[in-house]
Amino acid sequence: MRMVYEMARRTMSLLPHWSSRVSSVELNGTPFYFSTQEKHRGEEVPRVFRGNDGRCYSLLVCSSDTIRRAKFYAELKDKLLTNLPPECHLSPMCSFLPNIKDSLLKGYFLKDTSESSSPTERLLRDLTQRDPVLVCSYLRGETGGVWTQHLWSDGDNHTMQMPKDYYVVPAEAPEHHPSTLNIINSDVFYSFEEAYQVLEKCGDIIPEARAVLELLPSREEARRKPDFPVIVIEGLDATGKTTLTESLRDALGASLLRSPPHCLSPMRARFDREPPLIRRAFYALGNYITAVQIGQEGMKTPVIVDRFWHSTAAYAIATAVSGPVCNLPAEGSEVYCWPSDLLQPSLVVCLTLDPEERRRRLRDRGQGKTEEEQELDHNQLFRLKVEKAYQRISGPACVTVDASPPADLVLQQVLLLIRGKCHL
Ligand SMILES: Nc1ncnc2c1ncn2[C@@H]1O[C@H](COP(=O)(O)OP(=O)(O)O)[C@@H](O)[C@H]1O
Ligand SMILES: Nc1ccn([C@H]2C[C@H](O)[C@@H](COP(=O)(O)OP(=O)(O)O)O2)c(=O)n1
Repeated sequence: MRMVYEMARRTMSLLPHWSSRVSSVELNGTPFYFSTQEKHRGEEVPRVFRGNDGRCYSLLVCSSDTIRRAKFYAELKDKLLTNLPPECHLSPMCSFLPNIKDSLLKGYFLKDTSESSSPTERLLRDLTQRDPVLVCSYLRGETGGVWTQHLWSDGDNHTMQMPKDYYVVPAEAPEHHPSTLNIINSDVFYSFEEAYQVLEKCGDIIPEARAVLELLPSREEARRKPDFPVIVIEGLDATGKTTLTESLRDALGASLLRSPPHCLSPMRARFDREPPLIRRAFYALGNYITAVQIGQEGMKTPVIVDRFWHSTAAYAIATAVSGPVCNLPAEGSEVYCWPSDLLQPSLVVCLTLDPEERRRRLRDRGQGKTEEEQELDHNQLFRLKVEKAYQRISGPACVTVDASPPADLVLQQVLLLIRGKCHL
C-alpha cells in the first residue's frame, strides 16, 4: 500500500509540469530532443522513433530522496544490462523543464527488438513496483506514423493513460544543456552545510561517512584567514604539482598541505566508488578540513596546498556535463562561484601541459592511476572540460602556468608570481 501511495505521489508531483517537459535521448553521443503534447496534427516524428525501431520505453529515476535517487540511478544500468534480453538497446536519457534549475530527471531509453515483449515488460513492471522509476512506453498510431507516450502505473499490468496519452513531437535544443541544470548541490556544493547534509544522510548506509563527519571542524574554523600567504597549486594529474609544491616548500620555508587531507585517505577509495552526489560531498568536506589546517599552519609560515576547491569543482562539473566543451555553463555562471564559507587562498596557480608531454610523464612515472585519471587520459574532451572549468572558477581566479619547461624553470616562474602577488 505504501508503495502505491509513493508511486502516486511521485507521479502527481510531476504532472503539473509533465507536458512542459522535454526529453533528450543520446544516441552515439548526439542528443535528440522531444516533448509531448495532447493534440497533434501533421507534425514530424523525431528520428529516434523512426523506422523499425522495435518497442520503445523510457525509464526515469525519480524520488524526492536525493540519496536514493543517486544510488538507484547508479544501479539501474547494471540491473537492466544483466536482466534484459540481449536484443534490447539502452541509451542515456533525461527529462527536464527547459532552463529550469534542478528539474533534471535521469534515466534510460530502451529499444527492444526481441520477438516477445513479455520478458522486458515483466522486468519494467517489477521496477515500477519496487524502485523509484517512472516508465513510459511508446506506441505507433495506426495512421500517419504518429507516436504516443503512455505513462505506466504500477501493479495493474496495464499501461495507464495518465492523465491522457501524449503525442510525441520534436523539440528545440534548450539554451542551457540539460546536464548543467542539477549541478548545484548535486555535483558541486557551495557551503559546508550542504555537503555535510549529504554525508549525514548516508551515515546508515556508508559507515565511512560517519567516520568523515567525526573529523570535521566547526563551520567558523574553515574561514579563518591566516597571517601568512596561502598558495594553491592546481592542474591535471602528472602536470608536476607534487614536484613543484615540494620545491616551493623548500624554497619558501613553507608548510605543505593537500586536499583531500591525509586523515581522509583511508576513506577515499570507498567514496570514489559512490555516485557523484556522495563522492563530491566527500571531496567538498575535505577542503574544509584542509582549510582548518591552513589556518593553523598559516599563523607560523607561508602555506603551499596541493589541490583545493578548484579541483573539487572542476572535476565535478566536467564529469556532470555531457557532450562537448560548449555544453559547460558559460563563464560568469553561479556554478563557478567560490563557497562563501571557505577560506580563499592568496594565489591559485594552475599548471597546464601539452597532452603528449603529460602522457609521457604519466608513463615515466609508471604508477597506477585512478579510474578518473585513466578516463582523462583516454578522453580528450573530458580533459578539455576540466581545464576550461578551472579557468572559469572565480573567487580566487587561477593563474595558468605552462609546466612544460624543466622543473627548476617552472619553480622560478611560480616564485616570481608569488613574490609579485604575495610580497614574500
Ligand atoms: N617540469 C618538469 N619537467 C619534466 N618532468 C617533470 C616536471 N615536473 C614534474 N616532472 C615529472 O613528471 C612526473 C609527474 O610529476 P608530479 O609532480 O608527480 O605530478 P602531479 O603531482 O601533478 O601528479 C614525475 O615523474 C615528475 O618527476
Ligand atoms: N581537493 C580535491 C582534490 C581532488 N579531488 C578529486 C578530483 C578527481 O576526481 C581526483 C583527482 O585526484 P588525484 O589523487 O587523482 O590527483 P593527484 O594524483 O593528486 O594529481 O580527486 C577533488 O574533488 N577535490
